[in-house]
Amino acid sequence: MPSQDRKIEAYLDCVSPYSFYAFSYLRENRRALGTQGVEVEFIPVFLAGINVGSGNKPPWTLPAKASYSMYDNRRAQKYFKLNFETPDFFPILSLLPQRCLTYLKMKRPEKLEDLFQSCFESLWLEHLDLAKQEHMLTALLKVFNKQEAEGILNAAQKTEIKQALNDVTKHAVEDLGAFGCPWFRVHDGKGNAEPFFGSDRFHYMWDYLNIPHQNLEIQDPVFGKL
Ligand SMILES: N[C@@H](CCC(=O)N[C@@H](CS)C(=O)NCC(=O)O)C(=O)O
Repeated sequence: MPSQDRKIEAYLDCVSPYSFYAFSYLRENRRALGTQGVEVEFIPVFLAGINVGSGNKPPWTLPAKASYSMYDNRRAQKYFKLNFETPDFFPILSLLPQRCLTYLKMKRPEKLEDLFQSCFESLWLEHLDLAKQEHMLTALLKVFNKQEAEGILNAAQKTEIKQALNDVTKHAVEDLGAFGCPWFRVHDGKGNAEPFFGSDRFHYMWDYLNIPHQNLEIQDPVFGKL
């Protein structure tokens, strides 16, 4: 029996600035989405594993994409009202934070969004290399007390959690067709679901969900709306 829920599954990795934009935007719009009966679920995934599994490669490894992406990122930051530079420890390794997030998703889901927020901010705004245990601990301490934070850091490196992150990444690639982040699977509430890629396709998502929106309407200074 297919699910009748209207829902956005958002597969994110904190290493991806476009995941940061999508995360912020969806949280900001959560109430409006709720009034449309649309639930949002955030799911930690491992972007490097998605690249390997799908045969894709990080955009910055292709010179043409790397130079275009400087424009894309600057425009996205203006649009989403975020402002940051790429840290100098690039390329960034996200296995440790994504495992901590996977641990929360499984064991303490009510805290998942707080830690996602902390990881995005720590990495992109404060330039903390979350691949290092001491910096990951700093990100955890914004959400948890010392004892809890150390416990999560430890538990996140257990086989069960490593396997769970591998499994969800494999699911995103093999079942949902993911080739990058942010990746979305959107359920229309009538038993159908479609994939969406990127933080710049929300207007297509709202069309798919039949949600009224005005985002891309051009205002004509003489005649008003087109
Ligand atoms: N146009 C998309 C770009 C998203 C993007 O470049 N995501 C990167 C990770 S930060 C990725 O996975 N890219 C794969 C690809 O472009 O093939 C957006 O604005 O969100």
